[in-house]
Amino acid sequence: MDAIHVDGVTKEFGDVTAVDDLSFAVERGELFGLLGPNGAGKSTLINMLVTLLPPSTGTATVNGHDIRTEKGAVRSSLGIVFQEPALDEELTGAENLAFHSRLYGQDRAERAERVDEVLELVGLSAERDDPVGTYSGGMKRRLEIARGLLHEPAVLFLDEPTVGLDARTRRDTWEYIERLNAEAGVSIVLTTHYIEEADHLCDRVAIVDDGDIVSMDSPSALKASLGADVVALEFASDDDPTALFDRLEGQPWSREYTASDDGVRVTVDDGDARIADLVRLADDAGVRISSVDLREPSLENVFLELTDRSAAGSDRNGAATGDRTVMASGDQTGKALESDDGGEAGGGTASHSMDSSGRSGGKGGDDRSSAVSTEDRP
Ligand SMILES: Nc1ncnc2c1ncn2[C@@H]1O[C@H](COP(=O)(O)OP(=O)(O)OP(=O)(O)O)[C@@H](O)[C@H]1O
Repeated sequence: MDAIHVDGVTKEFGDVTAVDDLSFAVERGELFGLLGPNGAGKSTLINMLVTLLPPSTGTATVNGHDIRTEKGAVRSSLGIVFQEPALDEELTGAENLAFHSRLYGQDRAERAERVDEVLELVGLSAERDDPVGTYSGGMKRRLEIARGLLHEPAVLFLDEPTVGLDARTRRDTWEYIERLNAEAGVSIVLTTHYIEEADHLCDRVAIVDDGDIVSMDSPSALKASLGADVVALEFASDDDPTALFDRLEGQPWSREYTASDDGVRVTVDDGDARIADLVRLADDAGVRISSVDLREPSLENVFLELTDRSAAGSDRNGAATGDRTVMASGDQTGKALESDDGGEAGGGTASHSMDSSGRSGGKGGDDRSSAVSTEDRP
């Protein structure tokens, strides 16, 4: 039996189709990621799976139970950690958990045992009797994850589990999530718009855009499917990449180009064959190159490629999608897809901010810019 089986689920809010006829399955024990920008439909999908929202059409099962007709059984099978924290800061960590354990109807002995177990799992045993108000952001997040595990759910939903955490704490939290998955055997579904998070943590990733899954596979298979390489050109000095971008615009083999901290990154069909061309174009553009590095594509490259292709013409809801702007962090008016470490994961192709002065783009006249932030959201 699959941990989750989604069958033709659609959710409409008036004219907006937030989730569009999705069908997929999450295997037992899998760590599964829904990766997509703000507004892609990730939270709506999760809210349906945890029975907080009814689907407009279609249905799904969680741990074999139907989200439409067996809500109670679905809820007992799952734990959920929402984006918004909901802890009592005046109570200790253990007291917060004991309170929720009572809500689940666990008796005193069971409660004491389970609270100890989950505190151990998330590494908070030593701080169990400290008031939550004294906890760091990462500790609070771990306590929330512990709370979601109290009733030993088969499936744990984590909605943006590391949003708002600094890069170090985010990585620590990843370790705990991996531990839960490996040691407690919990199937985990997480939503994220951090590329490295999906890449690092997930067995499989569904890339979600405009309510649809545009691709779903292991991170490595997604990257391989792109059939492309990324060439990182480091500039010898603080040269403006604009002239080089102008020359790349007309090249049929240049799929994507973005400014980085120290130069540019260009996604090309065949990296080995294009290095000489790139160096020549840089020379023509008056840019001096200090190093050239050939890398595998990152999930960011995959995302941009897939969502670009899916955006031809207009979207389902009638809005023009010619401008596929991926916005900087914190800008809720557009799409945010964020990278937290400037390129360590996924072949190191994550880039820093690009805008009209540090352009990025792709072929085909699509005025697409990508601002990938190293900042945490507030
Ligand atoms: N209750 C609602 N009423 C109307 N529209 C909604 C409602 N909830 C979500 N939407 C719309 O559905 C679409 C998907 O939103 P959703 O919150 O599921 O996206 P998301 O991928 O989770 O984004 P985020 O990362 O910002 O949480 C958006 O266009 C959103 O405005």
